[in-house]
Amino acid sequence: MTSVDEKKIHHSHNIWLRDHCRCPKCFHAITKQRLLNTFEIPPDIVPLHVEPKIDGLEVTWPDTVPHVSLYPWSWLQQNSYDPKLKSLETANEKVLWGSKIEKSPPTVTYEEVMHGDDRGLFKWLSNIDKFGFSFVTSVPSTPEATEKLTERIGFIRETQYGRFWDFTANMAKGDTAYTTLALGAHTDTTYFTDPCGLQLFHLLSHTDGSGGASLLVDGFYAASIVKELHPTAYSLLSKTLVPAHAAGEPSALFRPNPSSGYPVLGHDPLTGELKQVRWNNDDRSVMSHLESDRVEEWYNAIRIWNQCLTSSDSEFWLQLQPGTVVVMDNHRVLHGRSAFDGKRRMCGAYVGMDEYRSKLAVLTEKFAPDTILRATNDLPLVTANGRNIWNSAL
Ligand SMILES: C[N+](C)(C)CCCC[C@H](N)C(=O)O
Ligand SMILES: O=C(O)CCC(=O)C(=O)O
Ligand SMILES: [Fe+2]
Repeated sequence: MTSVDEKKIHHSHNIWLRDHCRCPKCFHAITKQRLLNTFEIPPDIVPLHVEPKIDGLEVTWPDTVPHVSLYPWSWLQQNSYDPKLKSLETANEKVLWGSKIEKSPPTVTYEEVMHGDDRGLFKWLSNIDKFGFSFVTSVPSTPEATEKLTERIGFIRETQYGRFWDFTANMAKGDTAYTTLALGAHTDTTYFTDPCGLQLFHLLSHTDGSGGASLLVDGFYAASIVKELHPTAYSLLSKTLVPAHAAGEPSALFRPNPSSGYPVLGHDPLTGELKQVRWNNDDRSVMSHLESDRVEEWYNAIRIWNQCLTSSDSEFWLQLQPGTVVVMDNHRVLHGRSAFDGKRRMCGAYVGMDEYRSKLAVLTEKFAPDTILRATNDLPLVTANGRNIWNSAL
């Protein structure tokens, strides 16, 4: 590579570095928003001086008055891109589970969550982060207490079903959830641009009848089996777009959606990691853009998917009781119920994924900062990325 190319590459690092200055003039210390005008940085900016300091890389930039930036080593390590160093993710490993989770399901008590110093709330959200769901026991069996419990996580996400729902099988809304029918394993609001993050249920009462058991399935566990045993089906479930509007349109629930659809299995575009399961076969709308030679393999793929979801190895059936709340990550864990008769009253709510994740992040910082793997100062003095910048600047 000629020195001109090298110079060009190093310049691109320089503008990136200048744009990411975290000094109080360039970056609002409280709101964490950029104050600097990116577009006033000369594209070929080169530092006047670069010096490694104990707590970071100090770079002096040409300006009417030279501008000094300090980039902490941990910040450089965390945000390096050339090469991308080990990403310092929180040690939030996922524990995939099948029916055996019934032996020791993740649980916290109402007392832990509602009182004390948020440690109990952190335990609750950590359960959800790790297992995709958690029970909360000894909850007063009232909608009011359940709503207050939900709000410990974040504000409730209102939808066309209302804010905090308290429902029975009375068709109050145009949806089979408001009937006595069985519902197969599904995630909710698959027809939204951004399906709800958490879903919380509390069975308040069930009289003069039976049935209405609840089903939980770890969609990440089921997907791992499909990936292992049926890679072609897995790839189809990851690529084929399911149009995102509610079944039975145009009904009250019809929500014309700008996108042409979303896959059943959503992956992180950068890491390729499975990030979201989006599946409700009852709500699945018209598959209006399958290529004709894809129809058969699409149905083979969802048949395999359904087999994994409904296998006795995947299904965790439980009978909710008044006093026990279940909350799940609606991007990972599917839920369902068996048919029932009699009078059954269920309440609950949705919380947005961003509200849940930001609450978890704040609590992780407070109670388990060490799980946010930070670079220590005894890391190599400059990161590979830093070295590029350093060399180019010298
Ligand atoms: C009762 N509750 C509001 C929780 C759900 C209403 C039904 C939601 C719809 N079938 C879906 O799966 O998104
Ligand atoms: O009635 C239940 O147990 C759950 C029904 C359901 O899937 C829902 O309300 O989203
Ligand atoms: Fe549902």
